[in-house]
Amino acid sequence: IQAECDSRGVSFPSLDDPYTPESDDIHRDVYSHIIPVIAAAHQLIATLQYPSMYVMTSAWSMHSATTLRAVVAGNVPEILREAGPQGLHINEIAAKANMNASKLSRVMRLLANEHIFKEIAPDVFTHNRPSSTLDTGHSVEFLVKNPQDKYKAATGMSSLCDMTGDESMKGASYLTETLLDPVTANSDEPHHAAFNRAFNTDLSLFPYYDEPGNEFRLTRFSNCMRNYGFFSRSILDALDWAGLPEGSLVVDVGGGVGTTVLGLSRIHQHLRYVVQDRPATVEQGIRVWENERLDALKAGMVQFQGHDFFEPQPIKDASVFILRAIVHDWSDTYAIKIIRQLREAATSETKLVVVDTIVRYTCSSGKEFEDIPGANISDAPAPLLANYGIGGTSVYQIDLQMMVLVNSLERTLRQFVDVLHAGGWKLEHVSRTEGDQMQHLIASPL
Ligand SMILES: C[S@@+](CC[C@H](N)C(=O)[O-])C[C@H]1O[C@@H](n2cnc3c(N)ncnc32)[C@H](O)[C@@H]1O
Repeated sequence: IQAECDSRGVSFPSLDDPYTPESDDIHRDVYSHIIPVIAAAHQLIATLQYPSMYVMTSAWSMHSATTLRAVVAGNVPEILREAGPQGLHINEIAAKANMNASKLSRVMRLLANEHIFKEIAPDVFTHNRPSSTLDTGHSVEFLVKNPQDKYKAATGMSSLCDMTGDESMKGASYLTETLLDPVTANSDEPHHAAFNRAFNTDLSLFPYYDEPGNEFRLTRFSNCMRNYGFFSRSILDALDWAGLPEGSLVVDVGGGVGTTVLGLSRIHQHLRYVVQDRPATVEQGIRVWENERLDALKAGMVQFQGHDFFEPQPIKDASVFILRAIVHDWSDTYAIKIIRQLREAATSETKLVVVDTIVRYTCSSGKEFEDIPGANISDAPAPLLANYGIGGTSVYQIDLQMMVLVNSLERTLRQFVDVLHAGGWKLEHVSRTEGDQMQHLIASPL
């Protein structure tokens, strides 16, 4: 890592350096060297720690999720940004956050012990690199005056932490009951998730967001998907976008507020784009684009369209359909319905780009798909876990998020091949970027 940094004339950011998107560049460049170190460090901790204490640490890890939500709700990341590098005493942080100082100090200390925030003197806290990713970019004054607007244009990981501490965390506490209940145990219905038990609703997550009173949750979710998008810049390498003829149509199905198209359309301006989603999300998307890329909307380069992806696809001449973080929201029965609708609207030349995480076994998975370019990746050297453990990605956590929230799953490559085949598509190649949470599966009509 050091040699790579030296050859580029940059330093690897320390834990004390504040986060900026540009400071991730060196991370991306050397990620292949980082992965085995993280894997080894974690495996060493598992080896060296008392086994009971190691398990206990996992059992109590929910306190990380709940404390993250608490500091985000108290606008602590913004309070500390405004305080500057000398930090702020907990009494002052608590007064601005409208919380009890003694309790907030314990919340902060748990996080500081996990290297999120830093206690630079007793009870004086400041930002470090991980904690600065929680900053929404708003002033404290704005957040206090407009709490409902917090996530309309927020940067960073705050919406993800807020949502995780709410829908995911509350739902996750009912996972065991949901796995054991004979009604939900073998169900593939989206409303038979642990989330439904926790929130006492028969509506699955997306219709639940449309209920009156849930506007804040919907905006928070949309912002969460928006900011999660930065993991997926590698879509640019997934396909020869530049080689598509002028005016070719790219349809982002279930495209949310248009995160993927924002990135693609900046670079590939010779294409036309349609972002389809549920009407409530389309409304939010148009607001985001009116702020950021009004020119693209006005020029007709990008359009939003309300569309239920279980209904017949109205666009019959798409060059590319994108499904980003969609297939993983649905059990096989429903995922096949979605991609079958796209198959029926596809021409023989249409490509389907599925963007999702691919689950690896934690042991070696052999060479099952040698005929599919990009499908196989090499195992970690022994004695590391074959998949590089948590050095790879947090795919197993995302998988459980799906189980808890919508009774769905992240898939192994075999499961993707089967679902695509049942929906009328053949997996042609897999485009991966090391360290990226999401990979790209490119398919053609069968
Ligand atoms: C996990 S988000 C992914 C959003 C977007 N593709 C992205 O990567 O940012 C799932 C999206 O599916 C949309 N969705 C859920 N049910 C839908 C349906 N029946 N028809 C169209 N979109 C739907 C949601 O509104 C949400 O925007």
